[in-house]
Formats: sequence, structure tokens, C-alpha cells
Amino acid sequence: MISEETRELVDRGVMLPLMEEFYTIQGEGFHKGTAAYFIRIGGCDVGCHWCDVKESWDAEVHPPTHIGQIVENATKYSKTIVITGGEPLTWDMTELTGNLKKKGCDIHIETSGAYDLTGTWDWICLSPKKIKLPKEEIYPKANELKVIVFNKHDLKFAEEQAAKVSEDCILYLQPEWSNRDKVIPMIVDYVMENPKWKVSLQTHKYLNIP
Ligand SMILES: C[S@@+](CC[C@H](N)C(=O)[O-])C[C@H]1O[C@@H](n2cnc3c(N)ncnc32)[C@H](O)[C@@H]1O
Ligand SMILES: Nc1nc2[nH]cc(C(=O)O)c2c(=O)[nH]1
Ligand code: SF4
Ligand SMILES: [Mg+2]
Repeated sequence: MISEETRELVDRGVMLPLMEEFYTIQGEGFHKGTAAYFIRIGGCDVGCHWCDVKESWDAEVHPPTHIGQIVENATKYSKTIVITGGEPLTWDMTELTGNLKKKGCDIHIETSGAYDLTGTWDWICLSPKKIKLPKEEIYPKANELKVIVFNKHDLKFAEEQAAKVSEDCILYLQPEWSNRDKVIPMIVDYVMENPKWKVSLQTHKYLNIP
């Protein structure tokens, strides 16, 4: 059990349940191929059945960590920071991103958008989920829309979501990893017929890096 004092610091976003942090290459979307420091915050109750980080869901098993410590670790490695999870917007991101900004970092988020948008972001990757839709406020702010395709219906969902983002938002279809052999041919055909979309692959999984 964590103390009342720690819980209050987590509520304010001064401490956050840290699952893992690692320096790697961004594998997905617009910034794929770019070296970046990943901060994975625990806690998510969206519940995607194919989620590739289910260990992140229970915030209680990830130690509350002072953001000062997180920022110090991160800035030793990179100025490009990716905040992911879990669902990072479960928590108030104001303090963490404010402190990273003071150090001159370029801060990216990977989010389902299902909770209030807090924090200061240089790049927002919105990956909407049918089972818990994004809050309306995030759509005009998304720099990239990355829809995970598990079956054919997800292409229809992708179009519905694309209708909500800005003109400049870059549109990606990313195969769900465990079903990739089935869905890749479908995505390839769809992108050739609908070239406003691009393909995003989880290239880190092919490179065998985190
Ligand atoms: C693990 S999530 C964490 C951030 C946030 N909760 C979200 O869903 O955007 C990071 C990215 O991985 C994607 N993802 C998760 N499981 C996947 C899978 N099995 N195949 C392909 N992409 C997946 C998510 O859609 C999201 O874009
Ligand atoms: N290399 C690498 N790139 C990624 N892009 C998004 C990821 C995520 O889990 O949020 C991820 C990840 O886990 N590893
Ligand atoms: S929203 Fe993200 S972390 Fe949460 S279950 Fe879905 S893919 Fe996993
Ligand atoms: Mg991942």
C-alpha cells in the first residue's frame, strides 16, 4: 500500500507510476527510425484485447517515481522523449512535460486520447480505440492518427476517426501484431486505393529492439 502523501503527489503528477524507461529507436508512425528515450507510465483501463503491454495496466504494481528522477534519467540519453504507457493521460502530465520542456526536450506522446489532455506536447500520436473513444478536444491537436487494424471493420472505424482530425494530421493504418499476416494484405490494398492513408509497421519488433 502506498501512503496518502504519495497518492496525493501522484494525483498532482509530481510522482508517476513508472513501468520502464529505455533508449531506443521510435519504431512506429511518422518518427519511425528516430532515436528517442521512452518513458512508459503504468495504468490503463481502456482494455484493448490485443494490447501488447498488458503488464502496464495495473498502476499499483509500478512504483511511484518522482518526475525529477525521470527527467534526470531521460535527459542523459536524448532530447527526443516519447511518453507512453499504459495510458499516460490517466495522469496529469503537466509537471512531467513542463520539466522536460525546461531542459529543451522535444516531447512526444502515444495516447488513446480517452482522458483529458494535459501537458505540453511537440507531437501527439493519437491511436483511438473503439471501446473507449477519444475525448473530442484531442482530435484537432493530433499530429498523427494511428489506427490499429485487427479486422476489416477497423478500416471503417479509421475513416470515422479521420473525419475528426485536422487537415494536416498524418493518417496511418498499423497492423495488429498478432494478426499481421491476415491484415497486412488488406491494409496494402486499402492504402493503394485510398492514398491519403499510409502504412505504419511496428519496425522495432522486426529489429528486435525494445
Ligand atoms: C501500448 S500503447 C500505449 C499508449 C496508449 N495507451 C495508446 O494505446 O495509444 C502504444 C501504441 O501501441 C499500439 N499497439 C498496442 N498493441 C498493439 C498491437 N498488438 N499491435 C499493434 N499496435 C499495438 C497502440 O495502439 C499505441 O499506438
Ligand atoms: N521502439 C518502440 N517504438 C514504439 N513506438 C510506440 C511504442 C509504444 O509502446 O508506445 C513503442 C515501443 O514500445 N518501442
Ligand atoms: S489503450 Fe493503449 S495501453 Fe491501454 S489497452 Fe489499449 S493499447 Fe494497451
Ligand atoms: Mg510498444
